[in-house]
Amino acid sequence: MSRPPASLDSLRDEIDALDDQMLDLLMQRCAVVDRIAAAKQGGPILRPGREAMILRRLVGRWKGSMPKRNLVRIWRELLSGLVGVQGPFSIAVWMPERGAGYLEVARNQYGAYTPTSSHQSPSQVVREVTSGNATVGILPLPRWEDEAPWWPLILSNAPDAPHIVARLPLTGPGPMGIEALAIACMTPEQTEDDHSVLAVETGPDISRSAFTDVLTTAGLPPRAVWDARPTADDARIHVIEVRGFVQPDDTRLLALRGASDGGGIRNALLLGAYATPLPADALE
Ligand SMILES: C=C(O[C@@H]1C=C(C(=O)O)C=C[C@H]1O)C(=O)O
Repeated sequence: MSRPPASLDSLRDEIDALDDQMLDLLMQRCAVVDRIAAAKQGGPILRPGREAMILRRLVGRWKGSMPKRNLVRIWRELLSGLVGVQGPFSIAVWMPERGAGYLEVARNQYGAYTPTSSHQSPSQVVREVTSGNATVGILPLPRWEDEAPWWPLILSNAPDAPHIVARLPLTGPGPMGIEALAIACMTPEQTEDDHSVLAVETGPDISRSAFTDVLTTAGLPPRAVWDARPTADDARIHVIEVRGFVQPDDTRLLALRGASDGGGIRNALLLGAYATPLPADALE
């Protein structure tokens, strides 16, 4: 085999020097996270909103030849590793059958080495998170046809109850088209571009247009209705997605609860919020 030309050797020397510099910077970054962890004083080790904002900023800055998706993968591994050094961090993933794709989505977001358990039923995933066995649960988006929806298990006003905190993948639906929601026992965090998920309880017979009208009047026009189910006491709970960030005690939620629309709305709860995944053109 002929030796590579000298110029190639010198370019590789350059790469080695850059790798050393990048490694030094990574070590500096780790040391800052150690200081953040100490300053948190028991606050949440995982900050999904902050992580999404970091990634949006970096993707916006990136001009290298490597695709932006690869940049996101590198940073997801870094961020997840640095959540893990701050305290126990594990994920519970819905895996109805092998190869369903949710495990890959979970690992892409939360790292290859984060302890992971897989569960056949979504309710098991919710239980893992509620009990504190897992920090994050990975679940399918609610669908009308679900036989046993998981979202009724997270209907709660308590700030430390499980909430939806992320929609995955951050880079939009992957090759298998899989999308997932991440839940964690924390209040969702606002970023500069979010969607929120609400559970709205109505009487049993509200029309679709009356429902949309009352939500729109309250300042929460539904972007999608993911599911709706009758409850035991002759009511119906609708799961709706709205654009923007809704606080748990948001005045619009309070307005909805107090809406006098002829008995339509009975209650409204925040199921969570997520940073809007990056649009395809942001990744080009
Ligand atoms: C360092 C923090 O903890 C975690 C790690 C982050 C990071 O490595 O930048 C960002 C958000 C958190 O999920 C933080 O809260 O800022």
